[in-house]
Amino acid sequence: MIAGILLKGYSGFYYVYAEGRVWECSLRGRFRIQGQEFLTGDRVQILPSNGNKATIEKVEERRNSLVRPTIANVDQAFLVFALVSPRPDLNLLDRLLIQVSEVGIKPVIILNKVDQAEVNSEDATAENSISSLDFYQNLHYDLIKVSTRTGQGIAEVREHLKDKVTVLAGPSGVGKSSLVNALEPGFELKTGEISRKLKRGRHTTRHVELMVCGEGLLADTPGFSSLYLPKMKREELTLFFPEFADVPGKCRFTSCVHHKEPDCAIKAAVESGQIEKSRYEHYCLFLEEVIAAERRY
Ligand SMILES: Nc1nc2c(ncn2[C@@H]2O[C@H](COP(=O)(O)OP(=O)(O)OP(=O)(O)O)[C@@H](O)[C@H]2O)c(=O)[nH]1
Ligand SMILES: [Zn+2]
Repeated sequence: MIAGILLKGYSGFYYVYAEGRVWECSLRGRFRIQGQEFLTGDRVQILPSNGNKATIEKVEERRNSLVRPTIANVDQAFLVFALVSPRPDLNLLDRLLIQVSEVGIKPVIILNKVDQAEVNSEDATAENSISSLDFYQNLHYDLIKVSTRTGQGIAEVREHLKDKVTVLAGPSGVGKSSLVNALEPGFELKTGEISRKLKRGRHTTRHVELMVCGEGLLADTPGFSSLYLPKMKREELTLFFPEFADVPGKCRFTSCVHHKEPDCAIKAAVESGQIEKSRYEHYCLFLEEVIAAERRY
């Protein structure tokens, strides 16, 4: 048996990526009897029969699963933003960082269109430095600056894809499709017949397809479209702001949620510039949302 990853289920067949190629699999009888549900991204054991045919013998327990898109065992999410047109929506970025981290998926921030940096050099420098997202690196997030136009950073993105299952997220127009094309121009050729067959099924299924991209797998639809924060207690929100833990000194109240309380060490760190203002502003916005949601439970 060989270990593989389910790329897509379609019309009773399951396409599994294993040992560098795609296998058309049917199910072992007992899975059909049990009515076992498979998800794109499921880790499976397959038994090759002939040619590219095989049967799925075993499915491993899922490490995580997303509802939108419906996919399991995602390793990382590329959060794609653009330097300009459109400028980064930091509220959305901070929200996505929380959604992704909460389900145990590693975020990688990708800033596209960096070829446009000079065009805006006469802009207010403060705005430019925020757009460049550099401060996220100090928060221990991976940040890759790319241009699908010049090819800058594409090799580094490809390096991150290696041996991982990745989903894309990010607003419209930032260059997600351009990025996929830059990463894997030959994608259609690579999976050939199967890929074309799957494409035809696209509109008849709500399920996601993983595609072979570089030496990894990438979901074909952007994820994390919901703007809602995950359900949590108000004091848990700070866990998603790792820079708060680095602040020296203590708040006067041990129950401080760093909002309206006096003598707050976090607010002092915002004043001194140690914590980025936009991050704290979003923290306060999200805190209000979390508190409003708490009341509804
Ligand atoms: N200057 C510049 N423009 C880019 C770059 N990458 C993409 N674009 C342009 O940005 C626009 C949007 O690119 P898409 O790849 O369609 O963006 P998308 O994120 O897939 O957009 P949606 O499909 O709406 O989600 C296009 O006009 C691209 O030519 C880049 O690196 N530099
Ligand atoms: Zn505080």
